[in-house]
Amino acid sequence: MKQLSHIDNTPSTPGKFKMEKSYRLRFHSPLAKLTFWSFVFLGLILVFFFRSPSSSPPAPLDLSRRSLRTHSWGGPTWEKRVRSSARVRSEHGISVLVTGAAGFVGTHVAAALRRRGDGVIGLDNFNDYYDPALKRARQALLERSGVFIVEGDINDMALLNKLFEVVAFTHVMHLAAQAGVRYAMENPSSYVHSNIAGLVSILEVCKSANPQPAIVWASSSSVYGLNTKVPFSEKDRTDQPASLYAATKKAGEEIAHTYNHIYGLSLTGLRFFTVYGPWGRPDMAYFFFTKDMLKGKSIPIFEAANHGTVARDFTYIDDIVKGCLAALDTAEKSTGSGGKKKGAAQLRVFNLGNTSPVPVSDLVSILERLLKVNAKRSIMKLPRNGDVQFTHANISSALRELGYKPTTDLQTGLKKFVRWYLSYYGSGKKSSQ
Ligand SMILES: O=C(O)[C@H]1O[C@H](OP(=O)(O)OP(=O)(O)OC[C@H]2O[C@@H](n3ccc(=O)[nH]c3=O)[C@H](O)[C@@H]2O)[C@H](O)[C@@H](O)[C@@H]1O
Repeated sequence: MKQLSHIDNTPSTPGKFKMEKSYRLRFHSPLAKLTFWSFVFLGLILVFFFRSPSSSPPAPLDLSRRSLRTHSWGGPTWEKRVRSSARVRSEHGISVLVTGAAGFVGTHVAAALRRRGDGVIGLDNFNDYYDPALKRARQALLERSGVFIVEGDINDMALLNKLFEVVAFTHVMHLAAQAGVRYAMENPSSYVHSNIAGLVSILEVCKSANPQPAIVWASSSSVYGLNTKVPFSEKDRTDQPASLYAATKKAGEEIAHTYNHIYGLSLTGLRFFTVYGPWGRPDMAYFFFTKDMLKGKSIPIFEAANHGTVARDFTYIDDIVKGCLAALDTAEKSTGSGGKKKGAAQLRVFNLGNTSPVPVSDLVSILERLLKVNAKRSIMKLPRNGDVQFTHANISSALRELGYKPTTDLQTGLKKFVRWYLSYYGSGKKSSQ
């Protein structure tokens, strides 16, 4: 704005003024006149259509940032890499397609599967919801352990069909999603695109595959929405989501039911409770609190009405990975083939939480001790943008069926996160966004 007003205020020179006044258009024929004005008119139309994007209103559907990019895939070298990465190396190993493999949970799960000798292929679109450099670093980590991440979108049916043509996956670990509760108000269509359309694409290719794989996928604790009864049990209602993010995850659970019912797909949904740890997501509070505390910036800590505590059942990544692997290992086979159901198939949903909610202000106190800095706390009213006041998982079902038993408390888990953060970014000199 400053620059613009500067240009506008530049006084016209007398010479300029003279030139404008003395300039006259002369045409030698009516045709020349017509041609001239046609060009002027055409020019105006072009200016109208191609004016600077900054002056036009924001596009209502901002999908371009998310994932509709084209990635290159295919060819003999690519197929060879896919086959090699998907090769099972242990006696009873499984062959897994991990979507969202360059994401936080995806990277950890893919690495754990590879360590025990399973065949793993990653799939990720490397979108810029948060710093893609962190996703590239995770990719490098996986590459070193022999996991190849295919670059592409889960909505790319041609790519999905090709992957299933090259590899007979026994399992799909579907973790690709548009995450984050608050961002749903900024870019709603990205949630529909990834969490609904993307899930359907994955289920479509799985239902047609022969053999059909078993699918384990990431739902969210946010489906419990405005429920007040704690701890949250899988039997509780999930029909009052507080954010579009939660609504798309809930929709995913219903879509899973449909594909299980019609096509005999074996489906397990995992309701993750605020997962944190090394290689985590920079959009999450524990991550950007660390970054901002090291920089001496103030951090917004939400509180509910009447100074009500806001708390989360923070769950450490290694516990989540164990839950994911147990879900894969206990998944029964899908029953359909050739797109037709042959019998009833398994349909499950589990809470994967820590069973011990911690107030956000306590999270900050732990970070203060670990980082040896005093946080500049700015207490704010819990915004009405999708956040719920608390989460608390009842994990008895996951314990019974998966043997899931979290062992990491927040203090221990954050210590590991901070150690990683400082080794990756340094103590504030290198930016994380
Ligand atoms: O478990 C889940 O279902 C969800 O967990 C997280 O969502 P959330 O629990 O909101 O995680 P954060 O965004 O890291 O927030 C953690 C806590 O910090 C609070 N917070 C967040 C941001 C902030 O500026 N200040 C603040 O006090 C939030 O209200 C919340 O209580 C993930 O971002 C979701 O993708 C995931 O599905």
